[in-house]
Amino acid sequence: MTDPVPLHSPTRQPDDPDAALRPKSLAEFIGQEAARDNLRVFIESAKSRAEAMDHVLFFGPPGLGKTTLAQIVAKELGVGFRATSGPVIARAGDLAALLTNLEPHDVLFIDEIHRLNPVVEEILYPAMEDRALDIIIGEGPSARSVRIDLPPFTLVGATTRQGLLTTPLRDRFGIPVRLNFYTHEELDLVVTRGARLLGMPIDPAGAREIARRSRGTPRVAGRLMRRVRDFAHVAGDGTVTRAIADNALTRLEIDRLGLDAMDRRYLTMIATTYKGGPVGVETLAAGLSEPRDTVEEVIEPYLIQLGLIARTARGRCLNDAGWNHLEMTPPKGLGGSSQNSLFDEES
Ligand SMILES: Nc1ncnc2c1ncn2[C@@H]1O[C@H](COP(=O)(O)OP(=O)(O)OP(=O)(O)O)[C@@H](O)[C@H]1O
Ligand SMILES: [Mg+2]
Repeated sequence: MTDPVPLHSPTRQPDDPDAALRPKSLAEFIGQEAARDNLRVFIESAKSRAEAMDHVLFFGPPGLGKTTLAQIVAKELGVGFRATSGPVIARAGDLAALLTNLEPHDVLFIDEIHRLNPVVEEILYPAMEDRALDIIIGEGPSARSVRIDLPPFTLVGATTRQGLLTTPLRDRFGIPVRLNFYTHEELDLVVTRGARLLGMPIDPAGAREIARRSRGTPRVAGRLMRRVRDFAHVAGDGTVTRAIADNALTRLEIDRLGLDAMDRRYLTMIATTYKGGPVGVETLAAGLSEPRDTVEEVIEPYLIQLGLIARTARGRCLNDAGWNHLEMTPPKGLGGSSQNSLFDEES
């Protein structure tokens, strides 16, 4: 047992085993068409004006390609790429050091930007807006503020929780880009491409089966491919067929919709313990022994996307599709839950 991350979890692993599968150019990047088309325009325009591109914010659930796109942006711009993350920048001085070391037009990538310390965030405002740093030198009565000009640069931020960004920070990104779950057809292309890169023989129906069960997420597709490959070597001649993929994924407890054991525990808890809801997210997180962040960032977005649950002002509710998926019927006295959408918290 060397793998501490559940197989099907879209969260990343420290050693990033799927780095080899990362597309390296916009043309190679599959899906997210609107985002790609827009980025292409902004990149071309910045290049033709020989200016730094405007600041970009990528937001969306884990494993959809935010880090990949950040690297691609730098590559397509033909500039340097420096990466850090919100929780790593502890002090204002750390950020100042990063910013003053940039070459003109470089991309500075800040992952998990919603987790920046507020003191550090304050430094970022003038840096983004005026490309300047306001630094306090000295202490007490002799302290004075000096302004340091920065080279023109592009800040690329990434977050799974756009809602947690402060308004002043969000407003300073000229190019906000939302990443959405991938369609089965797009994931089919991701799997086919990945299989080619991994030298893994797969037939079209096998690729389609993995795509359908990848939770709309390329990172999950990459992970499932590796596991299915192991089964294919043991069970057949190494070629991944639909039957082999289905058998492997079923043994890994990934169901027809691509839900894993945790997703089903979540749904079952709402159905049985809370009679379909509404139930608060804190209560669910405690019941599942998972951090609330994991429930909100990892588990719920895909279940909402599939229409199995609804996030309402009074809590989470199981929709009819959710009851159907569990092959359960709602307790008597509960109307259909389709009216839940009237109470949707998020617009
Ligand atoms: N459009 C794509 N086409 C092919 N593969 C992709 C695509 N997007 C992502 N991937 C694969 O998925 C993996 C995860 O992508 P990435 O690390 O960019 O996700 P992320 O959105 O930054 O996730 P997190 O929120 O956890 O940081 C990549 O290593 C790459 O192999
Ligand atoms: Mg990332």
